[in-house]
Amino acid sequence: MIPLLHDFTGATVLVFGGGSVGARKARRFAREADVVVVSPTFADADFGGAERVRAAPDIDAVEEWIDGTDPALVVAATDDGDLNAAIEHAARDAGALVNRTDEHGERDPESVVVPATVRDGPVTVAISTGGTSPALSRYLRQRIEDDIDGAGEMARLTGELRAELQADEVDPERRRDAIRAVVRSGRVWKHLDSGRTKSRQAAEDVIADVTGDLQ
Ligand SMILES: C[C@@]1(CC(=O)O)c2cc3[nH]c(cc4nc(cc5[nH]c(cc(n2)[C@H]1CCC(=O)O)[C@@](C)(CC(=O)O)[C@@H]5CCC(=O)O)C(CC(=O)O)=C4CCC(=O)O)c(CCC(=O)O)c3CC(=O)O
Ligand SMILES: NC(=O)C1=CN([C@@H]2O[C@H](COP(=O)(O)OP(=O)(O)OC[C@H]3O[C@@H](n4cnc5c(N)ncnc54)[C@H](O)[C@@H]3O)[C@@H](O)[C@H]2O)C=CC1
Repeated sequence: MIPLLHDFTGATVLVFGGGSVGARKARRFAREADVVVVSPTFADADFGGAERVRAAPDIDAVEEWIDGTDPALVVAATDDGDLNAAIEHAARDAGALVNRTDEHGERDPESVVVPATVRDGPVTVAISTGGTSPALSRYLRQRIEDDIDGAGEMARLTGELRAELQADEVDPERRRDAIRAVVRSGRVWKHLDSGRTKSRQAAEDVIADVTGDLQ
């Protein structure tokens, strides 16, 4: 299994099952997608603002729900294994991705696993155990959370600097060395908390050291 980032903006995610797992997946995708959760009952949980539809489709009705919502991803999170299997098949027939929440290990094509995720601004770290041990993914996510503190601001700063170096037509090798030096600079990391002017100045000093005076 190979991780990729998928932009769900404007896409629909259809979740079957309104238990705690359906709620967690709904919250996850609702930050970007339009999420619809179909279930006869809903847990007392945060569904991330997803639309909730009270219904209990049987195996034969699953296809109709998928056709009616045209989802990019279908999540099978009911407590009925046969129904989840039917949801997986119908999603694949419709050309949608599918997330089986009641299975572990390797997947069939188009069947995706949801990783544990840590975010800081545009920076995303996704952890998966290849579907082997979700509890370990969760634990590693908790450990990594503090380590990436500031990474979002570092991404913003270096994104800005590399655009400027490109605009100044600094040759690609020197540009690469300069940006690499900034992301490795303890001084820049330290100043990320003290505001944009200070961190930017620290980064410019690092770049000047690497490239000779660019200014
Ligand atoms: C294969 C996968 C499919 C998928 O859902 O995509 C899957 C499957 C299953 N999970 C089960 C159980 C648990 N899942 C969690 C937690 C998370 N599960 C997530 C993902 C995945 N779970 C995918 C693999 C990811 C990978 O590659 O590592 C996370 C990372 C992401 C998310 O869901 O948002 C999220 C942590 C988020 C976070 O905290 O950051 C906990 C921990 C807890 O609750 O404390 C437990 C209880 C402990 C345990 O059993 O391990 C069961 C057994 C159910 C049963 O026994 O009935 C199955 C089915 C089976 O194993 O057959
Ligand atoms: N992937 C993961 O992270 C985890 C997966 N699981 C697995 O996920 C599944 C769901 O777990 P929970 O949310 O804890 O179970 P749950 O029993 O709390 O929720 C199941 C939901 O499915 C709904 N449902 C039943 N028939 C339905 C139908 N015909 N159509 C739509 N919805 C229907 C129920 O009303 C209920 O809301 C289980 O199979 C469990 O083994 C459990 C823990 C973690």
